[in-house]
Amino acid sequence: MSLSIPFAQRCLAACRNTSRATPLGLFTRHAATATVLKTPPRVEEPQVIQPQLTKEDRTRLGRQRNIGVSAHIDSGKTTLTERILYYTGRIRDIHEVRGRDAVGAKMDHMELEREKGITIQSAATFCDWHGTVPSTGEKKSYAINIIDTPGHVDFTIEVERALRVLDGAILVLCAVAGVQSQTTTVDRQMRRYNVPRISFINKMDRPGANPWRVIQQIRSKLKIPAAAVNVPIGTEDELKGVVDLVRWKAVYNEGEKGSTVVESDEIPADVLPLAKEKRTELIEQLADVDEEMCELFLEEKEPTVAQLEAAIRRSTIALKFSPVFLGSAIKNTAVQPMLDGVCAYLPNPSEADVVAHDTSLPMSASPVPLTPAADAPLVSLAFKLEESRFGQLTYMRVYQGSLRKGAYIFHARTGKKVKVPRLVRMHSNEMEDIDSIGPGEICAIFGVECASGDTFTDGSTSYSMTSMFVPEPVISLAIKPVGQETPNFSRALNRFQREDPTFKVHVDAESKETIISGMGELHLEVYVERMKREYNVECTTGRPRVAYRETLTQKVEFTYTHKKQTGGAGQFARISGFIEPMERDPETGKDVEFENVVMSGNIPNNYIPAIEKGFYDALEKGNLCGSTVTGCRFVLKDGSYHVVDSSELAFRICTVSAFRENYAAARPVILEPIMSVEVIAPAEFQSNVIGGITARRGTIIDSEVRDDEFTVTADVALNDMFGYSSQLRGSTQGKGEFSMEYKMHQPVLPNHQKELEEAYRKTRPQKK
Ligand SMILES: Nc1nc2c(ncn2[C@@H]2O[C@H](COP(=O)(O)OP(=O)(O)OP(=O)(O)O)[C@@H](O)[C@H]2O)c(=O)[nH]1
Repeated sequence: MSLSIPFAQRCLAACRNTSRATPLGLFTRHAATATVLKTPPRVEEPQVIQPQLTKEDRTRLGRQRNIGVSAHIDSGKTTLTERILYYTGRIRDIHEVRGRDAVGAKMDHMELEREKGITIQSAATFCDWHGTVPSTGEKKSYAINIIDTPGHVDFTIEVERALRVLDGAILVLCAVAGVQSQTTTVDRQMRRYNVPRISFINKMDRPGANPWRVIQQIRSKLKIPAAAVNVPIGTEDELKGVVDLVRWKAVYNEGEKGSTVVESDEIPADVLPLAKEKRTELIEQLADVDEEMCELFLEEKEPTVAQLEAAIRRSTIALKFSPVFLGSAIKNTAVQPMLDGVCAYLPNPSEADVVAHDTSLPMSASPVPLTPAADAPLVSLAFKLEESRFGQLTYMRVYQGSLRKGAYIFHARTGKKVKVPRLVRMHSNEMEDIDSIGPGEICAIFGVECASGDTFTDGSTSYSMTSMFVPEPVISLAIKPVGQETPNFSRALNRFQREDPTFKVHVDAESKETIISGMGELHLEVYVERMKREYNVECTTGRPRVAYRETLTQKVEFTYTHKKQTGGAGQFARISGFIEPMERDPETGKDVEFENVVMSGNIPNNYIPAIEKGFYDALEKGNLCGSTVTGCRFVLKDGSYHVVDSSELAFRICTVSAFRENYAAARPVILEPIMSVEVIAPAEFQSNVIGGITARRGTIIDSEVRDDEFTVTADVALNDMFGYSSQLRGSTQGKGEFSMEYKMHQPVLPNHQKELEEAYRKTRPQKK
């Protein structure tokens, strides 16, 4: 391999400069916090004595991996997970997604998932893998917890919660379609929680498979340095195995369902030139991000297998690089080398950077790093709830300390003490009872009341972990049971809401209808179907309505007095300040804020929380179309009170009225959700598809034609997307596919705003 000195010098400079601010490393593991801190007061921080890892901890953690499998819809996550479970001996046979054997893949255990052939809920399992250590070629035993997540953006919360608690991930891509819209979404989610990833280019058996183009897209679209660590042997139908570029071996799958891995030092002559070229590329990419590899370059030395392995591991864990594996899950080819890669390159729980907040200290205090030592004080996070035959099942990730059956744990938010009556490890929908579980592990417990995202401790610390990011619903519909309403109707809705923070239910004050809201039509459809199947409640639904929002476009100063004298005690409150537009914080998602700058006690401190509450009350319903008001800062500057007539209630009412009265002057507008839509179809239908999108007022963002297929990405208002699937089917002879995900809210057109305002006015009681 030859490398020019200027290139090597550039590498050295680049990796020195990026050693902290890596392309992915700009986020912190606790980035999803919902609170924005403002000019934090300086606090004396107590010295925290960090628990230490023992030798046993290190040995146990060294063989532990917690990984997720994430990707765009239909990339083959479930098919791949099924192989992983088979090769690790966790299941005795392979069943396919939508398989003809009517069994279905292990991880898609819901009846609805098996019927639709999609993953709706994430499923957790664990397995043991005797992996090959690249540098020594020896076998080592690893314990892997795996979470298979849905690809549909409608079920995105499942991906959020999985990534929140995982240490590493396999990003699956299709060898033909490459980086797709939801690949970008899961990539963003992985960044949010600082999850290192290896990439697996699946479907290498498909005609038109081109992994090199996909790797280019990973670099350009996902902006992560990436390089292949495998090269395929054979193409499409003839795919036989891969060349392992790190160990320089040919690896073939033989025997029943590819379960026998045969290795050879002889690289097939027809693959040799490509393998050499791609190995050089791998080293070059690593030199760009890893200092040690770069220095080897400067010295023009060939790295050893151990050096190469260490550089891939270091840079993957540092979120600077993604090693790319290739294979075909369906053809049982090259899944085992990828599993070796999971063990070799993804972090163990002690290498993941995890922190908690000490709630006994001010919010501005530095977070406390957690140490996965077995005898440290317990800190665990409930990341998913599920109703089961035996009551509420709570999935937990133990970060520090150990969790034992029969022990008492403390709910960090409520301080409530609860006993752990039953502890299990999950294998999809099956459970295995266990007595205790150590740090870095994933388990589930029964009989504990909590919400998803709650922290549990052993009571000796006040640690609390930040929760996950919960996106706002974009669509809603009215729902009504057919016939008489039974208790099962509200029981089902309560359960779904508890389990899924993106599914919301409310009763509309004016129409008295029950409204369900969620992330998309499919999301709501699945819950309506589950009501029928699991609760025997058949429902009728209204027309889906997009989740409009309202926002201000102008700052308004105000002074408002609330005064009421009705016989007995009066009500008096006066406030002044301003409301103004506020931009969404890209990291926290926060776009409303209350700020108090009142000086000299003109409003006593005990009334300030009531004013803040009043502000949030007012945001619940804007005057234009009754939607939530977003993008608004409220600054309270001054006010006055009356010793007898002022009360918390008076200040709360005063704030709501002040907001409502000044709202119109802030020139509010109605916003609608805009979706990023991606359509893939055979090239001959390109003009039909583009015509269809333009007719729906879509803006084409990108389009790409490859071989005989094309992809087009466009921004389209969700309101204009109803009925698109049947239109696409019609215009592409059923051969087109599309996916969409929420991108942003944007002002509606003025005539549409007028219609919405008019319709809202009609639903409101007329003032006499
Ligand atoms: N040709 C080919 N097809 C594959 C391969 N892996 C999976 N498939 C097929 O792709 C389709 C989707 O596979 P799944 O495993 O359900 O994909 P998924 O990513 O889990 O899907 P969602 O969870 O619904 O997003 C199925 O029809 C599989 O049989 C592969 O390696 N090659």
